[in-house]
Amino acid sequence: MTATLPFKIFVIEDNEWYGELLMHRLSQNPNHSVFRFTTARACLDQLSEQPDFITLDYSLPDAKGEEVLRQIRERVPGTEVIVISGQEDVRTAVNMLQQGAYDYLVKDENTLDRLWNIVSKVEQQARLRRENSQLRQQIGARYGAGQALLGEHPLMQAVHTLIAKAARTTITVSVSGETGTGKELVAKAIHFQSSRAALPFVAVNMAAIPHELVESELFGHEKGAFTGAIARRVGRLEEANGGTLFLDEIADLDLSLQAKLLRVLQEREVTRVGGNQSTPFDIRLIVATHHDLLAEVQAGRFREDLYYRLLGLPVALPPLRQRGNDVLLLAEAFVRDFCNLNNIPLRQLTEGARERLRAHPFPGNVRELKAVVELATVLADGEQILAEDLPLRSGKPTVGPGSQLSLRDQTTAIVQNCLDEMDGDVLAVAARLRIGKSTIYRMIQQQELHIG
Ligand SMILES: Nc1ncnc2c1ncn2[C@@H]1O[C@H](COP(=O)(O)OP(=O)(O)OP(=O)(O)O)[C@@H](O)[C@H]1O
Repeated sequence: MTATLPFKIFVIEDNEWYGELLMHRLSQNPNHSVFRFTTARACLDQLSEQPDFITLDYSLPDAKGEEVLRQIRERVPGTEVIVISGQEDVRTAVNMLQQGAYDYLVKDENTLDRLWNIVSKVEQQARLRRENSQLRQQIGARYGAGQALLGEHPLMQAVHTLIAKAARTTITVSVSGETGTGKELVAKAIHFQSSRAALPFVAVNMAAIPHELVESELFGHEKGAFTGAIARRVGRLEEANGGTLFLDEIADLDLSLQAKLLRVLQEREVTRVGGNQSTPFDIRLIVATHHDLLAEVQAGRFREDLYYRLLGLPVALPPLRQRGNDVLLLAEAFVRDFCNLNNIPLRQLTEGARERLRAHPFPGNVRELKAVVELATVLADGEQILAEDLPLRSGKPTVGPGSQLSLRDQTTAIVQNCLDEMDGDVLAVAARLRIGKSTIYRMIQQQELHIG
């Protein structure tokens, strides 16, 4: 359905006179293209035409309303169905609504007006959905292969390869990495490179929601389910239906909710808090954490069964300090974007600034780098960004007891300091630190160390 394409309506009504009446009223909008069927069979045979809207007479000569509705929901789940019945029967109405009918109308003097209002509302919602999907496609173009997630270091190339592989299927993906390494960006890249790109990408951060609200945020709630639930709320799982759900900081999920999430994921059906009707959903799940999830399992804080359900394809994002010259590539891209966005002449990083960036450990990773270079762009007096314009706390990584760095990063920092002091003389460094020169060459080749 588009604004220029007609809004396709199927009318199933065996009463000749009433069918003509519906056709006449619904055809008053020139954008409507209305087709009438006098039997359920005739309409079901044409469902491949993908109608946007169907009015269904409850009592048809060849099938029961429930059965026709079930087949429509199954074959064209995006099509809204209005049931029109000759008599008021609350039980039938409730049953049809529970089976997914959009509304239930009884034939009386107001039916045509009410139907008109409902069709207009559904049409408007469909238009908004289409606009939304176009916007998503535009955003998607930004997250296409290699566009947004910058990086050429071999460790990042491996990440790009995994993203492309993940995008081909609906496998669950678990992204790990320190804060600010780009976990959410990886999730978006997978979504927008996948066949679900035009459907929703919904991100939920477990650490950002108060504990007591997480359940209703994820699974939704019915009106009156708890104090404060003044209206029905669709949960994020349902919102992401057809698309991708990104659960950030998954390790922060309470143990009781971990059990519920596992059940919901296994059954692929969700029941809103306070409700008794389960709704099937189809989502690709991506989870992220900066914790070591296996260690959380061993410490009893994370369910082992959920861990294995979520592990799927693991993608480990390296910290920025292990990505060699990517720090410069990213810094230049951030400066360029910032200048373009603010309509200021392009600033250049001087050699001194580049060296300082290369030597900094960036505990806040890419997020910190971005903030630092953007501020430096603002602080720089001329067209060049000098080393002293960079608001970095210390030029060298801190090593030793109390350091925030991992053992591997501390080792790298020590070797780098030594290389700097000895003017890049690998043999002298190997002798002083009593490590093999091939170890140092390998670290240089993998861009963990740099010379000069
Ligand atoms: N490889 C990259 N290329 C370009 N921008 C990046 C890259 N990695 C991260 N960023 C940018 O750095 C910032 C932080 O990224 P993101 O929010 O994805 O990190 P995160 O790992 O999810 O952080 P947190 O652990 O705090 O949730 C964002 O502005 C993002 O656009």
